[in-house]
Amino acid sequence: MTRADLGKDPRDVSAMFDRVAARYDRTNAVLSVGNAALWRVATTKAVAPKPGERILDVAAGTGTSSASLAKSGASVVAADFSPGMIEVGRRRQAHVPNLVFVEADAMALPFGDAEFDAVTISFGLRNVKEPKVALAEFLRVTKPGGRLVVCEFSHPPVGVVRAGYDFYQKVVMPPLVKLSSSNDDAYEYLNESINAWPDQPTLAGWIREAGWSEVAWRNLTAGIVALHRARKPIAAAER
Ligand SMILES: C[S@@+](CC[C@H](N)C(=O)[O-])C[C@H]1O[C@@H](n2cnc3c(N)ncnc32)[C@H](O)[C@@H]1O
Repeated sequence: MTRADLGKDPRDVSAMFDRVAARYDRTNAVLSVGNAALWRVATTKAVAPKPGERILDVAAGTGTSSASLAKSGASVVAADFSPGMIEVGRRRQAHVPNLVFVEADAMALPFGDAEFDAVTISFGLRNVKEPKVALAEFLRVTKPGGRLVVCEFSHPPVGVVRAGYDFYQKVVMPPLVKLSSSNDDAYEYLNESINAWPDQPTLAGWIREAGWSEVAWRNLTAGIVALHRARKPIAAAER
């Protein structure tokens, strides 16, 4: 999938993740230069799962984030529409209690209204064809007063960091991809989709428009990644 195909047809996106599933976690660790683990810790802290809560991790992939949420004693549903990612996740996280994988599309979740105490999505929203539809769907399945945490690549606000990151994407990353992944195209799509993704305030606006309140964000690794948080209003009418 390249620049011309950034229409993000769900079948293409799902098939692309099926292809990279086996090497996904390793490639992630290499390409993020170890930062992926730190971003997951920050995301888990922001979700703040408690024993007895039900947490939905959307676009959960191989369930690495879901597993860290489940360690709190919360009951976690890892939802993803790529059968390949789910298969690897079920195998890799088989030892984790309180964690189930469900094949589901973020834009049409197979859950009832107000089922979850918190909904989270890491590095998934950018890949969804209609992110605003997904954000409204997350609101529907969250209990009033419940939490949303979105961890996603973003745009470093400081020029010198932006320039360094641009250099990394154009010069450093391609040989790393060749070393760690069998699928160059998927990682070309990664850069294209990151560059086309809205900045922090714009994403905050989308989250607000979907009906969430108390929207805030903080940058991780100088804004290469941003962590957006929000809450479902107690008296929110579903949109
Ligand atoms: C970059 S991976 C992130 C996986 C995981 N959250 C993580 O942090 O490692 C993106 C995931 O989003 C999933 N995805 C993309 N669009 C989706 C959609 N509309 N519904 C469900 N999953 C989706 C892909 O299948 C893939 O597993």
